[in-house]
Amino acid sequence: MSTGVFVTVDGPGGCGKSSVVTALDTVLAARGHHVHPTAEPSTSPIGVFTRAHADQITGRALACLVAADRHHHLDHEIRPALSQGRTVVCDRYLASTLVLQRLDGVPEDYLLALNTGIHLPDLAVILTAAPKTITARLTARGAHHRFEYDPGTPARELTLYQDAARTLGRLGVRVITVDTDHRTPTEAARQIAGYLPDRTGSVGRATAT
Ligand SMILES: Nc1ncnc2c1ncn2[C@@H]1O[C@H](COP(=O)(O)OP(=O)(O)OP(=O)(O)O)[C@@H](O)[C@H]1O
Ligand SMILES: Cc1cn([C@H]2C[C@H](O)[C@@H](COP(=O)(O)O)O2)c(=O)[nH]c1=O
Repeated sequence: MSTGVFVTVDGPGGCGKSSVVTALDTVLAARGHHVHPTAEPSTSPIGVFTRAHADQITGRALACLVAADRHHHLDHEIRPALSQGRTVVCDRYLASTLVLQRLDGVPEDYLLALNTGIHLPDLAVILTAAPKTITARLTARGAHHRFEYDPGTPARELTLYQDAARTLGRLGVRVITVDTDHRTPTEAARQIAGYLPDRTGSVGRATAT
């Protein structure tokens, strides 16, 4: 039985997901959560392969790899952590698939079929910022992969994330959108934590490892 909380954080490349996830882990830990931070692609062999080749493998093939990594990630890392009462915070999940793979031209119904049976998040966070803010952050930090090379992509991603939020909502997922313009990662993290239970003082929720 799952007793933990599953939180996913998605948003356009360079909008600040990793920064917010790091801050959220700290904020939630201070509120009594036993946090299990993770990310997709995962650190499993499928995830490592996917991340290493996502610039060369495109379309349905990349969609299949990402989905295979997700099913493996769930079986071997996420569900076990949830069953120990952990709060799993995942940097990228289904919403990223519904955006990045659609940028590659893959239809949404195909993506949802590949993801049949996945554990849906208790809270799906979509980070946003103005396209010019995202472009400035990407320029300052540098692009990590092909989805971040084209200056027109942040605006397209923002539109597709709105579609993804509606799709997740239809699936019964609680979705919140958090604007990271003029907010530090810690401020964004505090806003997200406000949607989760405060576990300070709760006893025996997680199994120590
Ligand atoms: N709230 C913020 N205010 C100002 N700068 C930020 C903020 N959040 C992140 N940054 C900066 O923007 C850049 C991109 O942030 P980060 O790497 O966290 O984004 P990301 O969405 O995880 O990127 P990717 O999708 O490529 O993994 C980094 O240089 C980071 O320091
Ligand atoms: C979860 C997920 C990932 N990808 C691809 C896109 C990038 O090549 C990497 C993620 O790198 P980042 O540093 O976290 O931005 O994985 C994808 O195509 N679809 C997905 O659902």
